[in-house]
Amino acid sequence: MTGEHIWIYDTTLRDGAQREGLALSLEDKLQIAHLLDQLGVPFIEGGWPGANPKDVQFFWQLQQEPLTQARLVAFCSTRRPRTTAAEDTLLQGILAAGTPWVTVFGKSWDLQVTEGLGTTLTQNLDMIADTLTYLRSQHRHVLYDAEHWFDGYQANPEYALATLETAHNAGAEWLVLCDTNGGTLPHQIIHIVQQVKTRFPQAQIGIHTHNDSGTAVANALAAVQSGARMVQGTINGYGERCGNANLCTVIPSLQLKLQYNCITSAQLARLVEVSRAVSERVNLAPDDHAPYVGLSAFAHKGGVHVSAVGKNPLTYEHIAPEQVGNQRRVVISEHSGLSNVITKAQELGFTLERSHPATREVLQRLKDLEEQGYQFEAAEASFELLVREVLGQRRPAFVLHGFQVHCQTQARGEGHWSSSVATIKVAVEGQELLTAAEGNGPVSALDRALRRALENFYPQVREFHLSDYKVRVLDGQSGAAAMTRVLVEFTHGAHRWTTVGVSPNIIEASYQAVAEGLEYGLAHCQPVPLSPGVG
Ligand SMILES: CC(=O)SCCNC(=O)CCNC(=O)[C@H](O)C(C)(C)COP(=O)(O)OP(=O)(O)OC[C@H]1O[C@@H](n2cnc3c(N)ncnc32)[C@H](O)[C@@H]1OP(=O)(O)O
Ligand SMILES: CC(=O)C(=O)O
Repeated sequence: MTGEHIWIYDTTLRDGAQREGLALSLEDKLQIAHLLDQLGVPFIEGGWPGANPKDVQFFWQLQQEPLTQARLVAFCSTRRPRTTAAEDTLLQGILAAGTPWVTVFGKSWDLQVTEGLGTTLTQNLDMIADTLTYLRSQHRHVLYDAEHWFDGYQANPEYALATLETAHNAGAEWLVLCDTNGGTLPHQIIHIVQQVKTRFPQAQIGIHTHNDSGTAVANALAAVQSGARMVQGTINGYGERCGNANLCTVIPSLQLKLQYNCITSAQLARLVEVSRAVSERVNLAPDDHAPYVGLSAFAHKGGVHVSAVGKNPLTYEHIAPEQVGNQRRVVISEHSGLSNVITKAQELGFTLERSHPATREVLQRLKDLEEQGYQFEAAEASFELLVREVLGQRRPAFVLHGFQVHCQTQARGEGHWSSSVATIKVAVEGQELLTAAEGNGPVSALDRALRRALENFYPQVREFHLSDYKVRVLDGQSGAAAMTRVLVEFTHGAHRWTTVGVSPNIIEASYQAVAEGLEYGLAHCQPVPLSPGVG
């Protein structure tokens, strides 16, 4: 039981933004800063003011609308070799940002000094001392990021320690050991952090790790257990190359496994919300399999797992999902047992008894259909229709009598033109209807023809949108004769559902999925109310 406080330092807005493929607007940066502030992160590194106009603007904006609890930090390097700190224009940009806290990164590795900076080992020590002394004289609190600390220490420990000593003596309040290239493993981290703690017993030590060896989080945790009291990282592990230590993993591990304090329990319960809000902001799909915060982090698919979790969640969950704001999910597939079927059916509003033959029939039909190529984990609306059918509760809104699709493609000059026409015969409420519609492809033509037949009876179909269409060829060996699986997603306002169709004929598979999608929508979505004066 430690109960000790670990200071979380977020660098999503600086090191996170150095990830390839991630670009933040000023508005994105401001929104993320406020999210982190609400999460209770005590240090937020906002960027390098002076390095680009957006970061200058960001710090200016936060002077107008300050954060509520977090310390906003400006980031920069030590001064350039052939100038003084007071004359260095980059440092003037830092002061203009107006933050009480500044993080300065400096070189620890002799190779970086001579080859990267192109200066002498002594000059680098002067740069560290001059920069920190100057910022302290300007009443700034300084954190010192010892760049390439672990590589530097292993190459030339005496020189690396001299750089840290210089920063410490010049007034750095935190000495942050950086595994800049991400090549260090946990046993090396433990050994070196312990050496630093012995050499600087009074200093506050931090850790900043990168994930190039896949051990950024493990390294951060190892450093804390060796005496570090600050962890630098990013939301969702975004960062240069393979990323930084993922704070969405570090924080719950420190707090729930190692009993350190980082943020309050109520703030921790917002972790999933913050992780997803940040991924939405940066326009990167969330990692569904991320520890703690991923959509699948508490998803149970194997029948043995679902059965046991129903008895006691500890059997297959390392924490209660609610502690980080996540939730348990049950997935339906060929790996299911009765427990999956009963639990999923219950979520959908059906009570299935374990001993009732209908329950086993649902399971058997699920397994048989999955064997043919259906995939129900991604198509819960089709699973619901299957349950209704077995229970004798399926009431299709229409009955198909047949359809035809004609596709035509013509070359026009240098251009290209293509069109599809579908005709469909269905019975709706006892009436046989024949409709036709044109679309830019066979599936959209079929979808339109079917809706045209239904809309006089069920006007709400006009509000259903076919929002996604995915095709997968299931048996690559058979070429054109292969089975095809089609998944379609419909939306109606905020309501979203997915259905599946399988056939050797892609049009037939598409029809099955579209028809089930419309049937499901009609069973769940109320008719659109008529506006006054219409009708
Ligand atoms: C480990 C890290 O992630 S550190 C942060 C890395 N982040 C970034 O680089 C993003 C922001 N950077 C930038 O916008 C630009 O690189 C700037 C504005 C800082 C500098 O731009 P420029 O003056 O055009 O230099 P350029 O980017 O080509 O090279 C970097 C310079 O910084 C110098 N430098 C690197 N580290 C340090 C340091 N700790 N102290 C002083 N100077 C340093 C390099 O020696 C190089 O100068 P040189 O060309 O005279 O050798
Ligand atoms: C400072 C920093 O980002 C690094 O050394 O990785």
